[in-house]
Amino acid sequence: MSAGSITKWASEDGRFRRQASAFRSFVEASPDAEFPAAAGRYHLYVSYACPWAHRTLIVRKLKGLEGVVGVSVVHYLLGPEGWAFASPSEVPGATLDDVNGTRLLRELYLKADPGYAARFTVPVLWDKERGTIVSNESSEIIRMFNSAFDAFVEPEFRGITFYPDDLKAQIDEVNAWVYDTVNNGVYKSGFATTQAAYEESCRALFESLGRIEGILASSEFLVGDRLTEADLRLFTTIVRFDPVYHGHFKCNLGQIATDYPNILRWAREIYQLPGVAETVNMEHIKRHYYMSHTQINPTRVVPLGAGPDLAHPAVKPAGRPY
Ligand SMILES: N[C@@H](CCC(=O)N[C@@H](CS)C(=O)NCC(=O)O)C(=O)O
Repeated sequence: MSAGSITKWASEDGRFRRQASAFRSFVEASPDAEFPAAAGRYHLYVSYACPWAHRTLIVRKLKGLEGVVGVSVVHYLLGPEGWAFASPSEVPGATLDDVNGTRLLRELYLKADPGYAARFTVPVLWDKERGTIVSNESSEIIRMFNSAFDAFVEPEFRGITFYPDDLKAQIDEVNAWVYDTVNNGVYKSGFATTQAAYEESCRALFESLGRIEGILASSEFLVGDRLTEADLRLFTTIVRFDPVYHGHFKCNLGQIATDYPNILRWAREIYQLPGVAETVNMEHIKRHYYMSHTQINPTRVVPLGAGPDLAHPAVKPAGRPY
């Protein structure tokens, strides 16, 4: 991919289309698997800015995998060379690549496949033993974290599942429309280069937010009154909504803080789960979007607002059935 194409997000017809991930293997619990689960063997590369990478960080925390799967964090800026590593003294929160010693994320992709010619995205799950990428698809990395490593976590984390058998069908159903209209919907709104493409995505996004607000008015979580991956996948978009998507991506038919009290209550509950708050780095989030997408924000000025205070107690409205 040429350096210039890094800022060309929309297709010729003005619509943003997210490419399919290329590395789609799975770490599995079985010792005979192609990529067997083990402590210390796999390494996660993320950006704190990226909502897809953010999912993997949250599940890593909630499943107690911190001592089992290491993490490296890129610089918040997505520049002409793609994601780059930086020392924490240069960029607080970022890290160098202590596992492979690379300067740029793209070097990992080319190590894994010298002929790789697609986008160099985070997250990346790296196998240190075979020196290759297991997966660059966040929805599948969270499934691996959910179940494959149970033999290596502390007892209290074993058996915790965000994708329980009895709710799989419902979770898949919610994930499908939330992905298309919300997680990816904000990008389709923000990267659209025609009025029609923007309006279509923005309206579908707010229709879905209304639907979610309705679900959360009578249920504590999105599916089956239990915290599932459907919640965690939505949460990373909601955290970014008011401070970034509302302004930068023109998703401005409403705001979480003022127009969606049930979504706000739910977001606070998730934010306040042990370990989740430390996965939210609002400086990386804001600077990434406002400073990387110069076709949208040429001045690179970063707005002051950081969205609603998610550390505030989650107030459950009186008379709710949950
Ligand atoms: N399908 C991927 C999407 C990941 C993705 O699009 N990541 C973005 C950051 S939010 C990225 O790294 N983009 C860099 C680029 O496209 O050059 C997943 O969910 O893991």
